[in-house]
Amino acid sequence: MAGKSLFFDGVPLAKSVQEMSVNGDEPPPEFHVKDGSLGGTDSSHLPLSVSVPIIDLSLLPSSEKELQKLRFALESGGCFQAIGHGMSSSFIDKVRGVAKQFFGLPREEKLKYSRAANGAEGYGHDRVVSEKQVLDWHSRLFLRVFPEKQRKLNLWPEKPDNFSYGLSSCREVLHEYYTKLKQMMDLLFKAMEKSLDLQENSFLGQFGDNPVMHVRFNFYPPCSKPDKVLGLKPHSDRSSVTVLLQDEEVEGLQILKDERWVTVPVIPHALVINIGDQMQIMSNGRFKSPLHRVATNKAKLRISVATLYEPEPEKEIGPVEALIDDKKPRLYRNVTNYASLNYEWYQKGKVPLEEVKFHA
Ligand SMILES: O=C(O)CCC(=O)C(=O)O
Ligand SMILES: [Fe+2]
Repeated sequence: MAGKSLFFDGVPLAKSVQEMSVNGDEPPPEFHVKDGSLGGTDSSHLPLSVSVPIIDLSLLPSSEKELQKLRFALESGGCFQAIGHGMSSSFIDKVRGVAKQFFGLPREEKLKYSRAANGAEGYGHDRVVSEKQVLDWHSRLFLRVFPEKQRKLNLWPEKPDNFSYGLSSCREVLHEYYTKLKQMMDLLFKAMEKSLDLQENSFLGQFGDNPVMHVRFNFYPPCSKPDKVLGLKPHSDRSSVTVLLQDEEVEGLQILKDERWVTVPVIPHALVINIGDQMQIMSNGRFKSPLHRVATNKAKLRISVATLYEPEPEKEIGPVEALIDDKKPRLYRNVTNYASLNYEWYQKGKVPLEEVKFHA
């Protein structure tokens, strides 16, 4: 069975990754990583405090010490684990519960949310846009959360509508999660601006009236060839900032730091914050958008919830003037609609941030 014919417009026609996993099928060659980028995954000997800093958001933006930690984390690796984010552990578990129960639905039920009929949104695999594209051992439910009027609520899972640990519906949990995340983002942006001595709104002021937030519920079933196949290929996020709720047990996320793949350890109720490309552009390269990938696991499935926050697509973004001077010349040109450009460039094998480099 030819791998490419398994997918059409992002929808699995024959077998999904989930089914192949359940059947114990070997991943077809289209999933095999070819360029040796699987090498060097063992980072367990690195001290954790060096590899991924932990930052207490409840101390921001007032604590000078925490602000410095934040700046250092974003200038060095572009990634940290956020604690003190104001969400209770039981609420975080509910959000994970939404994802788990969705992926646990029968295939026919999940396909009611399929991406084929819903543009970019819904359930499925990433679109295959190039012959060379190595496929990821992964499927996802992709939803737009903000602007609120663009929500396609028909794609927000209704079933399961009750949880054994509470009466809130799936939609209610998600609504609460994203309201809280938006508040958290406002605080984080203030702190990022302050940490670089910038005026308030230097970054958020570029977002326009209708910033975009979307979520990817990621599902990585067990894979019989973890040495050959990745859950997600190395990429940097197109967002300004990504908030990631990792699986509470199963590691998999790896960040490239000093040319080594570093596993981001699981801290069950922390949120992983990743800088995305648009923040690297706006900060004129001060904050780093890290290359990251997801490893597969032979025995265990893994679920994560990634939320990407980015400016209104029509709004032009560019490096903040105050971060450009003789010593730090402008690195990037101004750009609109970076998010969709990023996807095309990436799938064609280009490095998106290189495409927006400024040439005097
Ligand atoms: O599953 C993860 O840990 C990472 C997900 C991710 O990188 C993404 O959705 O962009
Ligand atoms: Fe990512």
